[in-house]
Amino acid sequence: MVRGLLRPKPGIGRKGGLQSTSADSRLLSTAMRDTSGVLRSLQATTPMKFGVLNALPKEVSGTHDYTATNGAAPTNGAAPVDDGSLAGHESLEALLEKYLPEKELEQAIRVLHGYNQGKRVGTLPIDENVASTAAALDMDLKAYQFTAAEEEMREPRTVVMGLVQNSIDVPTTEPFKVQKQSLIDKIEKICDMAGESGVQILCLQEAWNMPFAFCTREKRWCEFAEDLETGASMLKIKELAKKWDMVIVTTILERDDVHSSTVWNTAVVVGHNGNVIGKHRKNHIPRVNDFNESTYYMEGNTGHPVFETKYAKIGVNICYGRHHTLNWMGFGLNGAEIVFNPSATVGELSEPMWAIEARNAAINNTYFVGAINRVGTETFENEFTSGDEKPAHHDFGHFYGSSYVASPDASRTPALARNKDGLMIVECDLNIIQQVRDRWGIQMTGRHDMYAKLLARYIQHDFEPQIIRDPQL
Ligand SMILES: NC(=O)NCCC(=O)O
Repeated sequence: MVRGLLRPKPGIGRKGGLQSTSADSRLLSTAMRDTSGVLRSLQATTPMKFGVLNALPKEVSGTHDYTATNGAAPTNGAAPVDDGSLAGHESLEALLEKYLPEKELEQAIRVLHGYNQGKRVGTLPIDENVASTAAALDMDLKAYQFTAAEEEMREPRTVVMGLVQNSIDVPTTEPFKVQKQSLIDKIEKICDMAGESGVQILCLQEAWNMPFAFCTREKRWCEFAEDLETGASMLKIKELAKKWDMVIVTTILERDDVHSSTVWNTAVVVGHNGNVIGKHRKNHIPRVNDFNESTYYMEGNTGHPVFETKYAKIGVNICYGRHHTLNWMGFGLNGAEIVFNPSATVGELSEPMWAIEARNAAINNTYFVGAINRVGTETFENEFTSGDEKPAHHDFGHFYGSSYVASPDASRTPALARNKDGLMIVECDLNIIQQVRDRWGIQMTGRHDMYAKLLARYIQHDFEPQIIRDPQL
């Protein structure tokens, strides 16, 4: 029996198995009966607890992003909602479920999310203790399963991954030590929930151990950078990885003392023994809206490493790198089976892209993608501008969560909530990667030689685009 997931699973040699006991079993059995892919019973209706919407006095915390209306508050119902929901719904799926009749909903989900092995991506039961912890923390907790076809020559190769999205808990005006410790404490609880649930590879969001303060351009936030062996959050993550026999991907600011105290945005892969397997530094640094990250760190210099862990070969494409097709391809060429995309992005900027990009990468590269986004609205004491002609403001806009997993067969899970901390547990059979490759042949038919030649020409300063002009123009 696999720890946490209430049924036997082939291919994963983990011990444990927790029993359902308390009043929450009613909730749990409702969730287990729910074939919609959403554990409805775990979706609390209380307002967001960790969103720090009120972290600063009202006069300081005004929300701001009225880009679409050139600075005026929208009057068409599209104004930002203070609780971070979609007009009162925690996700697009929750909204569709509320208004679509069953038959129509099925068709909408089939087209929007795709089918895995001929049906909707299945749900998995969740350990009762974990479910009640999630309810107590007002967290969104969802569990899904991607299956593959049975094969004659190979056993299934199931892996359980976990995605974590989290908000900050204390105002950004609190002492740095207090801010950081509050996040370490929160993530410890969530890692324990993941460990109890049998998660084998867990990925945290980008810069989870600090506010996403890069909008401010204030250099004092560099203090959150850590040494990858001895930093406070690294020590905790290493302890938790060992405790739960779990690989943990933690994306934080790295302080590189070997190279003159340089700061990097770095994903560290910590192995199941609590050892640092390796790191990947963010390849693409945004220069858009309030994402003033280039003030703090440079483009990474670690290429596209794939980390061979106890459970799977994984890569990490950090946030803005998801807009770069070849960045995704790099991890694929190096043999990744799962690529995580720990992110921090806001609704006004990228929400229409979010559901597409990770999925497109999973299809193009025939691997699983775990897309993780920060959640909550973070406000800062000193107002800032970003040279975009918007009035000075104190907040970044709403980080919309909505983390999900995309499969190489073009199906995906529903999203975690847009306005709550969340843990998503996803079991997948990695055999589907080869099955999809055999069927679709996307890698086999790639014209890498042709692309390589084009790129070799393109990077020359005197590159001439291959344009064939209509001679009649
Ligand atoms: N963290 C980060 O790179 N955000 C950039 C904005 C985006 O890519 O949506």
